[in-house]
Amino acid sequence: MTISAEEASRVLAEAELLYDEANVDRAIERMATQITDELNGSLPLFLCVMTGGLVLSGKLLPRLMFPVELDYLHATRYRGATQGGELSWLAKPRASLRDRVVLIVDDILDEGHTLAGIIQQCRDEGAQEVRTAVLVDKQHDRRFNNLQADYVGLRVDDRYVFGAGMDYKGLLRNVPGIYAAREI
Ligand SMILES: O=P(O)(O)OC[C@H]1O[C@H](OP(=O)(O)OP(=O)(O)O)[C@H](O)[C@@H]1O
Ligand code: HPA
Repeated sequence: MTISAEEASRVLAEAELLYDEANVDRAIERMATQITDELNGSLPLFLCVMTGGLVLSGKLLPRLMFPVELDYLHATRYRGATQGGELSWLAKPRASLRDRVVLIVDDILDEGHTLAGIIQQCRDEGAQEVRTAVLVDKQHDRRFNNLQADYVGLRVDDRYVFGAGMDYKGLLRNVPGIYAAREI
């Protein structure tokens, strides 16, 4: 479901700004430092989770000053809605994951079903080690298997958020800050 440009403009105008672009960038800088400390020398396979992981990936990659291989996957369970459903795979990585250190990069860890499904798939494909990085960790008690990401940029309360890669009903991924929608 994609909303109209008019509705998206209204949602943006009424939303609460949680983190501006400078805050987002500082958080990504911290993530890059941690990832560099832990993964430098392991030639990680950096897997951007489309579509939401695109902005974090684009900002994180140039901050990693060591050899990284880039690929992407697309697994989705929201499909533009604000409630998640079954995880469906639209694209799997082209690179072989066998014996690789894999870094999964996504925009948000919410209920955790998406990341859990991706981690499982990476293990099934023979990855030696699977690390996870998310820009946003949503705080609530509905997390699948208490899953946590290895690298987290920012924490948000249990509200529907958008911006910095995250969509509101298909739009607004492009706005540079992170906003909480006033209503859904
Ligand atoms: O922790 P969860 O509750 O599983 O939700 C998190 C996932 O939901 C969003 O993806 P979405 O399904 O919207 O796919 P998209 O990025 O292609 O829009 C987001 O990008 C995460 O991948
Ligand atoms: O709060 C959210 N915003 C955008 N996409 C999401 N996918 C899961 N939760 C969210």
